[in-house]
Order: sequence, then structure tokens, then C-alpha cells
Amino acid sequence: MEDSAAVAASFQLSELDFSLITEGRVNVRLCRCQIGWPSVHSHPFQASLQDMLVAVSLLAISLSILIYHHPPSTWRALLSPAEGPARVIEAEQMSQNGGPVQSVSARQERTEPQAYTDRETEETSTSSSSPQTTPKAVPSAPLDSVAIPTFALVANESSDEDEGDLPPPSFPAANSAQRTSVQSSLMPSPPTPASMAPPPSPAASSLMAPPPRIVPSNLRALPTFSEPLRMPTTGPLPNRGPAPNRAPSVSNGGLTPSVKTTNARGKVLLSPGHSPLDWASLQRSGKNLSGVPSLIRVTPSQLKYNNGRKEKPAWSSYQGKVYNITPYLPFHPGGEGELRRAAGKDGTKLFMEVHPWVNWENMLGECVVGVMVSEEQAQSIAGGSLEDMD
Ligand code: HEM
Repeated sequence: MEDSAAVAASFQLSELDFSLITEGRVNVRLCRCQIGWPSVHSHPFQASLQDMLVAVSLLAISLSILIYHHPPSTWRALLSPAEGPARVIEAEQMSQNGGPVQSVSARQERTEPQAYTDRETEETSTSSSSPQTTPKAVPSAPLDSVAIPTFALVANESSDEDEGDLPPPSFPAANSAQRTSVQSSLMPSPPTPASMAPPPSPAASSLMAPPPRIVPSNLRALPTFSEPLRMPTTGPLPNRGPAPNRAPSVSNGGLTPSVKTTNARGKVLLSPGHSPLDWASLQRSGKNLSGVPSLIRVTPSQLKYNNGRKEKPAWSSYQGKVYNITPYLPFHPGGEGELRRAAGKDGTKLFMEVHPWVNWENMLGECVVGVMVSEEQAQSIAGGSLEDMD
């Protein structure tokens, strides 16, 4: 009976008396030991200390593992399969069957185990006055009464088919830029360049025939400044280039300061006060720019004589009319030297080669000297005026 009393007692070691140690093995006499070994108390238990320690360690490890995988909060559920985790299993089965509400509940229970245990702890403490600290599984009925905000989720999930009928979410607004951008991003994208034929790779291009080598013999002679491009004088387009038989304008006869700087078209930088507008103003000024009191008949010898050299005026004839080009020399956009090339002679050919679009009659209207007549005509009408010829 003493042994049975010891078994029924609580798990406590009251006293350990290490009385004898022999050859590394310990004789342990347990006095008033009540750890459930009936024979220990009446019969001194002899075991090796190492065996005891190993056994206790294994027991402790096993208990630790057990408690780790099954915390005290689940002990009640393990003992009563109709509660707690059984609901989880039930919910999982329902979710497999496609029940939307149950699937949400099951998901919540799976994702919120701590909340579940908290709830059941509270309900346990309120419904039962037992001082037992081990949490109990919550009965299914009270849990169902807990308001779980699953209606919105259930509505959305259960109405996937009617999603198009639902009003759009309040944000972003229906006409907002965010919604527009989202919709545009959801629109099918145009075919990407990847669907197009890829550009030829360098490797492919390397398979192509190499470009013909440019040898100097195949090259046409490029125009240079000494031999500029020329436009056909008989064509529809005017020849805006300098005349082919024209030498660089370097000489001006010394009468006026020369302007030697030219551009690609052969125009020169005119000296200040000699722009085309200045020439137009001078023509409208009423000054006598012809150098003669009245129109005269000009013979070829006279024209040749007035070549602008040696203080002589520069006359030039254009289609039978003789002009005193001396005042126009510093105003000529092509340079004074170019214009002097026609001095003392008929400049029509040169003029038309360079700028047939220029209206010389208007530009030199105040510079008219007279008309060209032959020497015979001049002698026959000697003493007569130009008006008499008309
Ligand atoms: C007396 C008559 C002449 C007048 C009224 C005259 C007038 C002009 C005018 C207004 C321009 C500017 C054209 C433009 O901007 O499009 C010009 C340019 C030029 N002129 Fe004369 N010119 C005359 C005679 C000559 C002659 C006889 C030559 C050559 C022998 C010549 C050679 C040039 C050259 C090379 C240019 C610059 C190139 C160009 O503008 O196309 N000009 N001339």
C-alpha cells in the first residue's frame, strides 16, 4: 500500500540521497520518492547515473517536441475532434466543394490561427469559470455567431460572372486620367517590332556583296571654285553662277574702292551706302547719271572709247541701248570688276550668261546715254539729234 500511495502522489522528487558511489556507478537511494516507481521506495533503486541522465534527457526532448508541435492551445481540440481544427478541416472540405463563404472562412481560419486561439481563449474564459489555463477549442456555434466581414468578399467572389454589371470602383474616377491610363494599358498593344521582320543583322549584311570600290578613275571631276558649275544659258533656269570665261575680280581701274570678298554665288560684299536700295534711291534722286545732257547716237568707236579707263566714263551697250555704267560700278552686286568687263562694248552676252533675270532697263534707267548706230548712220545724220532719227 505504501507503494500504491507513492504512485498516486504528485510528481515530485522530495529528496535524493546520493549515498554510495562505487566505480563510477552511483547507488541512488530514493527516500520518500514519489515519482511513480512503486518499487523504488521499498527497494532501493540502483542504476547508473549515466543511464538516468540519458533517460531524463530523452524524455525532456520528447516532451519538448510534442509541446512544440502541439501547443497547449490545441490539446482540447486534439482531445475533442468535433471542435476547433475540425472546423478547419470542415471548411477546407467546403472550399474544395466550391462554397464561397466557407472558403473565405476557411481561409481566414488558416491565415489567422492566432486570432482563432485568441477568440477561443476569450470565450473559454467567459463561458467557463474554470481556472484551467489550457486554452480550449471554441464550439462551432459561438464561432459562427462572430461577425466576420466576409460579405464583401463573398459578394465579389460569387459574382464573377456579373462583374461587368457592377459599378466601377469609386477610385479612380470614371473620367480620371488614372482610369484612362489603366484602360489604355489594358488595351491590346500594337504588334511589336519583334513580330516584324528583323532588320538585317551585321552578319547578314556581311554576306552581301561589298560596295563597289571607288577608284579615282570612276570619280567625276568635282567642280571647284576655279571651275564652278554652270547652268545652261538656253535652259528654262537662269544661270546664277559666274560666267565661265570670267576671271576673278581683282581689278577695278582704281576709280572706286574694290570689294573683293565674294560668296558662293559670286556676289560681293558691297561697301557701305552701295546696297541695291541705295542705288534705287540714287536713281530716284533726279540726278543725271548718264553723263550726257541728252540722248545721243553712239557709234561703236565711241562706245569703245568710253571704256572707263583713264578718267573716261564706262559705257556699255545692251540690246542697242548705251548706258553709262560708271555710277553703278560700286553698286553692282557681282562686283565692280565683273561689270567693267562689259565696259566699252556690248555686254548683252555677258549679262545674259550671268543673270538674265535681271531687268537692266529699270536698274539703269537713269544711266541711258543713247542708242547704238553704225558709223555710216552716224555720218549720214551728222549734226542731227537722236530725236531726228525717230
Ligand atoms: C550693266 C548691267 C548690269 C546690271 C544692271 C547688273 C545687275 C546685277 C544684279 C542686280 C545682280 C544681283 C542679282 C541677284 O541677286 O540675283 C548682279 C549680280 C551679278 N552680276 Fe551683274 N549686272 C550687270 C552686268 C553684269 C555683267 C556685264 C557681268 C559680267 C560680265 C555681271 C556679273 C554679275 C555677277 C557675277 C553677279 C553675281 C552673281 C549673281 O548674282 O548671280 N553683271 N548683277
